[in-house]
Amino acid sequence: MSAASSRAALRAARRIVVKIGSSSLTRPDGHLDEGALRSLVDVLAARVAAGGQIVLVTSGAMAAGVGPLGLPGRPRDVATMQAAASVGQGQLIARYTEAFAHHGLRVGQILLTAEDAVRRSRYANAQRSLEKLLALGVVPVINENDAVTTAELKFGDNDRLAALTAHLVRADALVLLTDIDGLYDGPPSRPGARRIPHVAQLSDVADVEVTARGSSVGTGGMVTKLQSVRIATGDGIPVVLTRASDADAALGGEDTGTFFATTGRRMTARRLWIAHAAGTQGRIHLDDGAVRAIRGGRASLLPAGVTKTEGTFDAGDPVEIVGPDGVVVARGLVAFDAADLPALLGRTTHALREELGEGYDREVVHRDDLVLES
Ligand SMILES: Nc1ncnc2c1ncn2[C@@H]1O[C@H](COP(=O)(O)OP(=O)(O)O)[C@@H](O)[C@H]1O
Ligand SMILES: N[C@@H](CCC(=O)OP(=O)(O)O)C(=O)O
Repeated sequence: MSAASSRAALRAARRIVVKIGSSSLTRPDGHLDEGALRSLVDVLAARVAAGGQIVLVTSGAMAAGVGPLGLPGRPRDVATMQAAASVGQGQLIARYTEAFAHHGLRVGQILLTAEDAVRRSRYANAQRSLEKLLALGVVPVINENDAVTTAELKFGDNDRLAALTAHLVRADALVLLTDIDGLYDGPPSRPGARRIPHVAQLSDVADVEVTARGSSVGTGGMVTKLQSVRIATGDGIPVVLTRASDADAALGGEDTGTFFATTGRRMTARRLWIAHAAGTQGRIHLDDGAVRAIRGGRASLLPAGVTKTEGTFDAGDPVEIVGPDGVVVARGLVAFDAADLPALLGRTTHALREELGEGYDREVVHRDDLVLES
């Protein structure tokens, strides 16, 4: 077994992204669980002392703002959610600063939006800043910039943010810490449900029932964790998912939680963005011949193979590309506005050039802008 397909990867990893969920950091009364936070920091600091580099992605800002603001529970309206996240983020970073200082370590806060992690023009900034912090021996502490991000620019869940961060820093491993000791073969509340210790590829657990409903303070439940696993393992980064109190064992490569082996090799940030991070704006339907050509992996999508489009998109927007059976075969960046496409569909590039002139004979989605569904 290669290192990336076994837990030896965790022991060998130099640079690790660790993500902890709200439920593991906050108490039911809406205040931070300082004991849990300190226990995590003890484990992470020990890894740094042993020569490792840790990037911490932490949730809990909103949950930790509930108590200090005297709110009755998790807010539902956007403005109060933002206010709670703003107050809670201050609490979080203060506690991490104190806890790491006990080990002689400094932390640097980075609040990201989806754009910062994936847009070419933006991720270089985040990357540079993270690299410098790590070179200085600082522990970067990352969360989403909840107080200001609008719905369109939001990840919404830190599980996927952690996977994209792992890509950004070229992490050797990703550890997702939550309130349950791994992926179960069914809803954990169901009698007889058992932990799955090792997943060689996500298709092996495609039948496992997972819910998006997690703890009362968490976002996305197991669904977003598996999305995160898909991004990371497809990008060549192995993942362990386990309970926060088992962080030490997970980092030590022990049999705790669920280990997800890598399934792909590192992608470019651009392809990662097309494949996973972009919210698609519409759909492009293909005939069978075009599906075969796209699946072959080398072809661009030409107007001749497109049967219809759905949605309102502009040139450059991410779209889903679907076959005649409605199954999504790829995602890509479309080269035309939705309004311009109907006149071109089903026509050869030669005919389009003859009738409409240069510029109309281009690909609907260029192969460099197209990523097949895995
Ligand atoms: N098949 C499954 N295996 C394990 N946990 C599951 C499964 N399906 C749903 N879950 C739920 O996902 C929850 C974790 O998600 P969440 O509350 O969002 O955590 P966090 O705050 O750590 O991100 C668990 O408490 C569990 O109830
Ligand atoms: N950025 C949000 C966390 C969002 C989130 O994904 O929460 P969780 O499911 O607990 O990891 C916050 O700090 O409140």
